[in-house]
Amino acid sequence: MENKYPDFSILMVDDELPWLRSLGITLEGPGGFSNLLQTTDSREVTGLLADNDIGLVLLDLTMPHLSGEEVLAQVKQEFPQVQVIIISGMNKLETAVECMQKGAFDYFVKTVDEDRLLDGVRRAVAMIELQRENSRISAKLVSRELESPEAFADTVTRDPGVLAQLAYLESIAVSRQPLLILGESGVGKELIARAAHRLAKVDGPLVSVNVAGLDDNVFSDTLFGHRRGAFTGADQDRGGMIEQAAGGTLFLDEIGDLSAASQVKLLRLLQEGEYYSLGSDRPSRINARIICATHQDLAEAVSAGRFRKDLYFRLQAHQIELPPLRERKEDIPLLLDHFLAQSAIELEKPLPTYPPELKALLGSYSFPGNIRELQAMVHDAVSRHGGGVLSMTTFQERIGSQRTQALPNEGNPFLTMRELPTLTEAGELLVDAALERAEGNQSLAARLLGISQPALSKRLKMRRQQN
Ligand SMILES: Nc1ncnc2c1ncn2[C@@H]1O[C@H](COP(=O)(O)OP(=O)(O)OP(=O)(O)O)[C@@H](O)[C@H]1O
Repeated sequence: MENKYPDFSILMVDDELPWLRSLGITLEGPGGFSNLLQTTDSREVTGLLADNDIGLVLLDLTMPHLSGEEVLAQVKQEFPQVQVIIISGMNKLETAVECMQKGAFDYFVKTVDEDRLLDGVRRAVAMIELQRENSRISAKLVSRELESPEAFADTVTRDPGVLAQLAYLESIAVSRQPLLILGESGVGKELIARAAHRLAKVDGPLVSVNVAGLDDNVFSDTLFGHRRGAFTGADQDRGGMIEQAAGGTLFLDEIGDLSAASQVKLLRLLQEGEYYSLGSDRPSRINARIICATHQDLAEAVSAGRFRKDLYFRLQAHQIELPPLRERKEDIPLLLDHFLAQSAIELEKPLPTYPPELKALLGSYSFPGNIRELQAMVHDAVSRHGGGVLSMTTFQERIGSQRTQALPNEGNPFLTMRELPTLTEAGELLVDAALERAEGNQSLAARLLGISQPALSKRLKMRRQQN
């Protein structure tokens, strides 16, 4: 089958056939675009968009029947993922600004030189390719397992454990009971809170409050608000976050750090659904779902007496625990691709390729900062990136400097062995393990072993000679 470029069609819309012909020649010849469609009737655009895989529309403004501005509004309304470039005979700044405000990707006058026009089309095509790649990843991963994959559009995972948690989240979407999200820092707790809010399909907003470090007065004032005169400086009534979240979701982050006095207030709120604004003796009712999150081990905090047992039980009505990234390593390559595309879009750079050993390097790292750490590393690497293949340096610098000592954390693996291997045998086993983790990449395996690459290579050569 003929290979067309790009993967999606570019639709040209103009009532003047000669112009369409000449635009097609420019796009196909110097532009190298072969996947083109055209129409001279602006009324056909939405039908064509529904029946074909079109990513980009090149649109004239002055046309009979439907004007270009009307078509632009229709496209943005019904097919928001489709990009539109206006190519108009009119050289009017206000019209251009208006079109850009209505969501056009770019605006050109027909007299523009060919190179500038092609440059604009190429930029749009590159951006659409990135967006498609990105949504392909998340849609493919979550759609097989979930009923409402669109609620998880920004969640990338193929980990069966995480997917099961997302399915559970769907099943409790409309519950009014509180939801507790547990997991280390940076595993995606807030992302999941946002998905839970979307799934609930409520009209009110999602209001997030980080309660870490708030003393009880600030906690109460932030959540419950105050009446005029409640304390010095309270010169008027002020509603709290609970009021702002009316009809929606209140997300309380870092709940494990709540002071003892605030824990009592939160418990009362959950049990009775009521609260008192500071300075008021009349209770108000909460009309929002509560989602709490913490990176702390709450069970341990309860046994240490730092967290109230009754509050812990109350919060456990629905609970989700997100595993750390080091326990879902198969997600690392997917997240790497996702964050590369995300950073490229944000920094307006072309999508970089990367050396194959990068995945192995990331797979060998324990990511104490979890997904946020990977995201920051990738963003940093893309922002330093000048073109061509992405350099490993940023990753090596970060991973190298943060590599923790493996043995004290995970215990001495030899202690549990009935019979100890000799030093030579242990060395051989270690070399095999490093090569496996590095997916056969010798320079990475050597780094893991703390020796130079020539030293490892020599060792492997000797091994081959002995066998
Ligand atoms: N599965 C995922 N797919 C894509 N991006 C993710 C995923 N999980 C987390 N992220 C991204 O990683 C970053 C950190 O996630 P988030 O803020 O939700 O973590 P957190 O657990 O709430 O962290 P903290 O405990 O520090 O508040 C965010 O930018 C988020 O969008």
